[in-house]
Amino acid sequence: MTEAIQRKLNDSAAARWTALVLIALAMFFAYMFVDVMSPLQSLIESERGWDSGVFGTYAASEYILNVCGFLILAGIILDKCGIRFTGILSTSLMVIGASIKYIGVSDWFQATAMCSWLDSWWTTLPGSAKMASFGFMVFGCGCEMAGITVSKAIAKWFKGKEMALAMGLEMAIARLGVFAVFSVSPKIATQFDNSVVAPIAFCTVLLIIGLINFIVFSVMDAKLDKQLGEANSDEPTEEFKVSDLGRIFSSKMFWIVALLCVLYYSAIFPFQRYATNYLEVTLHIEKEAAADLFRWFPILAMILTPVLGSFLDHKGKGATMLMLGSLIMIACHLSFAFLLPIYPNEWFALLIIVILGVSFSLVPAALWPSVPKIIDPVILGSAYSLIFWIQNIGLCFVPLIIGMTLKATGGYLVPMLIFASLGVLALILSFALKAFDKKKGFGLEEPNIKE
Ligand SMILES: NCCCC[C@H](NC(=O)[C@@H](N)CCCCN)C(=O)O
Repeated sequence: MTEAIQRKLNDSAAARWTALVLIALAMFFAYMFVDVMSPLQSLIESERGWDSGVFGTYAASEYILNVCGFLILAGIILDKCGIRFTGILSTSLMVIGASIKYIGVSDWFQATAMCSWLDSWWTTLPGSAKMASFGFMVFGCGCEMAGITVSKAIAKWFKGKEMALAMGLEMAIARLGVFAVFSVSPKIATQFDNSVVAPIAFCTVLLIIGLINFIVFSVMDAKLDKQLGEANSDEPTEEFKVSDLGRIFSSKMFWIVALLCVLYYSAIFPFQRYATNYLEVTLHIEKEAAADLFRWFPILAMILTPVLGSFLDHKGKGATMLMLGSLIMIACHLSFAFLLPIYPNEWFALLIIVILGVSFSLVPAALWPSVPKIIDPVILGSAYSLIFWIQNIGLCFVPLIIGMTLKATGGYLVPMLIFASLGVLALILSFALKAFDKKKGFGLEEPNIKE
């Protein structure tokens, strides 16, 4: 009887996995929106006159406000106002940003006075790109804010339970979103008379469903707090202090993890943005065929990430997984740079893409659940937001650099070498991480669940 009274909502496997599905689906739709334009690069170039430089600026815009400090503010909001408020705020921001972007690329907007005005300054960037980039900026704030909120929510709901598996599954569902959008975006565009507007409209509607999901999750979360006997526990237990930022920044381990994160992810997400076009020009195939090939990249990551998360929960070896993942990524980008142009074969391309997917499982599965091992739980939300912030600096500038390099060199050799170099630096840091962990005993190689 006493046990029944003490049983909390997250002690029920069904309830906590339902909570995970709700918030993970919101991220699924968010990741779909992030890459909705990635397979349409050549179409937006012919439709709206966006060259690769413009596309790079647009891609970077997602992160600009975050880099300018919004993510730090997001961490403070999360720590001060809690998961429910921040979750609903962030998913709402995504809907608003997506709607602005939809307007920016719409046929209607191109004929407006505002578009003409936007066209009249910084003339290398068309009015449609300026408006879409502004929307993507707002969306990016919501998306990253939702990312840290989801991490904190999983840490709360899965504390002492299958945390790495849950984080792995959340990322797996997000990867499925990338697969889905690479599959449907070109098809929706073709279906609607080669329109870039239709896929964006479709994904905007999905984001509204994501917002509803977060509202439903908030109801569950409020119930959990009530059971915990902490009616106001969506309020943080500790007030956020600026000195907490100092504590995080002065941790050497934090810096190794944050730098490894920015270097690794800068060679993945910006690459993803250009991959369809790279395959189109390297294999001389249509955008649909290129997107069909590339969509397998997140699929393998989707299958392997939770498996590796579970492995980490039970066996450990987090630092080794980070090293292996970085090494595989270097090999893949070098193959894209040198081998695929010599042997332009779709099966060979698929092989490299799939192997890169293995790397993209190893690193995220090990990286995110390692953060609670090196950071005090009371400042975990701020730590995640600071790692995201540093990561976003790379995600913002690397697409710009890639776009400019592409424009200057007219080919993908140098961009691929840039990605490979980022991998080399990530590999060096993963060695440093393992050595430092061995010295200080953070337990990165230890399992999360002691059996
Ligand atoms: N609960 C989220 C864990 C992080 C997952 C990670 N995402 C990021 O690092 C984002 N900051 C960047 C997302 C880029 C697309 N907007 C991941 O592996 O996806």
